[in-house]
Amino acid sequence: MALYRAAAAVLSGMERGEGGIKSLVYGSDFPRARQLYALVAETLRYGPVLDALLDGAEMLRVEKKLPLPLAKVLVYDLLFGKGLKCGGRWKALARRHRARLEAELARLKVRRGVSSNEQLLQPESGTGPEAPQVPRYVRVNVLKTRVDDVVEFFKRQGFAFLGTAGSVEDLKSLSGKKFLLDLHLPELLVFPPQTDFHDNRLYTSGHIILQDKASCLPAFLLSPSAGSHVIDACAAPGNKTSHLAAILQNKGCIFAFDVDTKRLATMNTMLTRAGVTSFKLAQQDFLTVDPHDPKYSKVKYILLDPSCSGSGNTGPSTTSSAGGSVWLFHGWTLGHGCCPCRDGGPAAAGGGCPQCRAAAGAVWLPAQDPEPRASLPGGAAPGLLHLLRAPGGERGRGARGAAGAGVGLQVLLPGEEQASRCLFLVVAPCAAAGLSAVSCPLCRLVNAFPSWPCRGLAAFPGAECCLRASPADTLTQGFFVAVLERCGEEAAVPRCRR
Ligand SMILES: C[S@@+](CC[C@H](N)C(=O)[O-])C[C@H]1O[C@@H](n2cnc3c(N)ncnc32)[C@H](O)[C@@H]1O
Repeated sequence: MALYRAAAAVLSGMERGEGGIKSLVYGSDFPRARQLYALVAETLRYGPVLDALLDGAEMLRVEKKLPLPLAKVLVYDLLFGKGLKCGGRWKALARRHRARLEAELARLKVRRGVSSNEQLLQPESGTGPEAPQVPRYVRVNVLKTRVDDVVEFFKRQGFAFLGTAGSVEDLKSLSGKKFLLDLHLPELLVFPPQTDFHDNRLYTSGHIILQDKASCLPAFLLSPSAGSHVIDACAAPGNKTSHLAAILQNKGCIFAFDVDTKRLATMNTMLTRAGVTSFKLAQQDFLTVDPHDPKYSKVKYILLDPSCSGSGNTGPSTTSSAGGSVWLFHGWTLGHGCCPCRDGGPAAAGGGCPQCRAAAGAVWLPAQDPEPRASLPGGAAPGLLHLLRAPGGERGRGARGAAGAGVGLQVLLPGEEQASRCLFLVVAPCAAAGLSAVSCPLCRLVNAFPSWPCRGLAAFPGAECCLRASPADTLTQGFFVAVLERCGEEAAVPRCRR
């Protein structure tokens, strides 16, 4: 206890500029100066990592009386040090947050693409001054205009059109008043970074949408056929909804949900401006939507873009914004749809599933979380499972690039750690028996867009089927997309395989 207090006092003193680590440690009256020095030095070394973990786990929001320097010392020792050998009530307090902190640590590693704690201390690649600037991407809203017309418009405004880009290098070298057609997405124009179109007539009239290339990938990959019914589970402010509507040619229906009133109001304005008519907007927690409601019976496509799933993101700011979503699964039980052997029925909800013998809630680590959150930023796994139960299992178009794909629901699940979690969750009752994620009885990962150069990190089996986007590799904002396909009923036969 005295050790942690003394270390926190040294950190505070350093922050106030009262001295360096040595003078403050040896000037303190703590008897074991070397032990104190080592703890402070290590806490400092892990400083940015500790900030990210504390942010993500929201520890200080919950523990209002816990000063930041003390929190850092405790979390350092808990996760990277000796494991809180002393500490009295602070030790008990820190241990209450252990599960969240460990989950944040795992997420941080996935986001950074590293496997060890030490690697977390290396500077992130692609975030230094050498990181390339992301161009200004402009999606042509084909509900209102055509690519050719927009190209002509910009030419009249003094821009030189250089044709279709041949490589990412072409995008990198854009400068001045030049623009290109993107090499991957047919309705995406690319301008030099910092080109500002917010006051441009085409933007204010909804003819163009200012949307990063990575954010255009989900709707493009989902590619619902005109007339389809689609769910956009976390939809506001609606960029992907409007993209979906454009792909659907405003035919069919998009059921769009979001919990945030303000964002929904923005979305309504945006969709009206973009000429989107084929949507039904609901302010509703998506997890409360009844997948068996007949109005969703024709849904074949689902786009799930939960908050803060920035695992593809590389910028330091995303570290904190990505926090929290892991914990929203509190209280999720096998009875609520994640048992592969039963349809979420009461038997599974009660004492466990008789078929695969999975105990209700057994796979769900965050169920130990003492403080479930009221909102659901990034509740991807429950959302996904919820959707997999939806009745619309007809054969549809396959995801782009998927050889032989074309069965039933397709789900886009940004967030690598969530994909991992979700797949884990789906197969978890059988995971101990060695079932791989891809052979899960409810869904399979589609090898999406095989020509996309940047693939998922090996955080779970089949991750290479997923797409990753980043400023350094693809000249886009960070993003992660997993395409999951519901297996045919024949594949969903209740069983646990070894
Ligand atoms: C990353 S944003 C979505 C961006 C949007 N897809 C787009 O392209 O413009 C995540 C959204 O999920 C919403 N959200 C979080 N939990 C939700 C839930 N349980 N049900 C519905 N919406 C939710 C948040 O309010 C937020 O607007």
